[in-house]
Amino acid sequence: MKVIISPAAINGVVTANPSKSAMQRAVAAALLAKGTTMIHNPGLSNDCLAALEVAENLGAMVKRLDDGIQITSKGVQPFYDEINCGESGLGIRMFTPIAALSEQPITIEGHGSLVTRPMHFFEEVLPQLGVEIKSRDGKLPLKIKGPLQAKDITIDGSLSSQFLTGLLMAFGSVADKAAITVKDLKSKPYIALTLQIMEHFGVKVRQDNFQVFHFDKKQEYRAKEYTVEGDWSGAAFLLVAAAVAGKAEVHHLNTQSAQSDKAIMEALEKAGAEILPGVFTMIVVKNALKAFEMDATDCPDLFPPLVALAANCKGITKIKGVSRLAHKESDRGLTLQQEFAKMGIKIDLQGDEMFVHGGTGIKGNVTVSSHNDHRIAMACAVAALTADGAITIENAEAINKSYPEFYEHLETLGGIVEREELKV
Ligand SMILES: O=C(O)C1=C[C@@H](OP(=O)(O)O)[C@@H](O)[C@H](O)C1
Ligand SMILES: C=C(OP(=O)(O)O)C(=O)O
Repeated sequence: MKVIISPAAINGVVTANPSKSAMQRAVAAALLAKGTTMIHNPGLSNDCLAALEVAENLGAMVKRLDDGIQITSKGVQPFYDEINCGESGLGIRMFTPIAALSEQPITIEGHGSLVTRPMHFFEEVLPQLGVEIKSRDGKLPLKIKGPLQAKDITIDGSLSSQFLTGLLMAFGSVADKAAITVKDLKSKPYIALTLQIMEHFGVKVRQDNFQVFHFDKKQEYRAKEYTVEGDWSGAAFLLVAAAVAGKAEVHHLNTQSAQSDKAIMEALEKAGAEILPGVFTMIVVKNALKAFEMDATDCPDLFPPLVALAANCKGITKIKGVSRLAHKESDRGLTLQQEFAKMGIKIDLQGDEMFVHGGTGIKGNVTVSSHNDHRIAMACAVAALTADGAITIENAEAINKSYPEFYEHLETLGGIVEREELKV
C-alpha cells in the first residue's frame, strides 16, 4: 500500500495504542502460568498477534472476549513442533528459551526482516543450559531441543536486551538458585519492563545494577488480570507531530512507566516544545524549535521520531547510539539518512553519532520508501506534515507491525492521509 500524506496542522485528542512490548511479555507470562489470565486493552498489532499464535502453539488456549484476551495455560506443552514468530525480534528472542523449557524438538521460524536478524547468541548460550540448537549460520530457522536447565551463566548484552528478556522469563519458571550475569547490557529499561511484568505475574528477580540477576528460590508464574499500558514508542510520533505542527493530547500514557521510549519527553523539552503533563495524558504544543543533543543508546526505537523532530529544529541535532540501529527491521541509521535526503534533510553518520541538519525546510512532492520498516513509515508521515508538498510513502502498511491504528490516529489529529491500495 502507498499512502500520501499532505502538509497539515495538527489539533486533536487520541488514546495511545497498547504497547507491543508489554503485551508480548504478558502473553509469555500467561503461557508460563498455570490457570487463566485476562489481558485487558490487548495489543492487536502483527507482533502481538504473532505472540498469541506462538503461545497457542506452545500449549495455551487463547480466546478473544469483549473485554480483552483470555489465555488459559498449563505451562509450556507444545501442540506443534514448529512456532513462527512473524517479524518480531522480541518474539523470537523471548519465546526461544521459553519453547526450550519443553523436551520436544521445535523449529522456530519467522519472516520478513527477521530472517536476516542475528540469532547467533542462542548458539553460544543455549548449549550451556543443556539445550541442543542448530541455526542457518546464526540466522533462522532455529531447531532446538530442551529441556532448558537454569544454571549460573554469563552473557553478552551488547547486541540486544531481548535475549536477556527471554532467559529471564524462562529461568523464572524453572530456576531454583541461579544467577545470570550480563556484560555491557544495552536497552536497560526494557529489562526493567520485563522484571516488572514478571513480578506482576508472581516471579521476583533480585538484580544488582542491571549486571547480575539472581533467582533465589523456585517460583511459579501465577495467572492474573493484566492491563496493557499505552505505548510510548508509537505515541512518540504523535507527540512529535504536535510539537512540529500544532497541538495534541494523547491519553493513556503513564509517565511512571518502565518503557524506555517515554524519553521522548526529554527530547521534546530540550527542543523547546511546550509540554503540559497531566495524569496519564500528555499535551504537547508547537513552539519555536531548536536543535538538541540526545543519547538514544538505551531507547533505540526513538531514533525515527527524533529525526522527524530534528528535521524541524533549527540547527544541527546530535543523537548518540546509531550502532544500536544496524539490526532492526532495516538498518535504521542508513534508511533514515537515505529517506530524509529525499525530503531535503541532510543527515551525517559518524561512528555512533547521527547529526541531523534541521530547520532547512522539508521538501514535498517526493516518494519515500518505508523499507518495510514500521518506524521509518511513521517518521516520514510526521515529516510530511511540515513539508512544502505531499509525500508519498511506499510500503506504508509496514506500520501494522507495531501500530495498525497509526494513520487513523494521525487523521483524528487533523492529518490528511490518502491510501492507494496496490491493484492485483
Ligand atoms: O524488549 C523489547 O520489547 C524491545 C527491545 C528493544 O530491542 P533491543 O534490546 O535489541 O535494543 C527495542 O528496540 C525493541 O523494539 C523492543
Ligand atoms: C525493533 C523493533 O522490534 P523487534 O526488535 O521486537 O522486532 C521495533 O519495534 O522497532
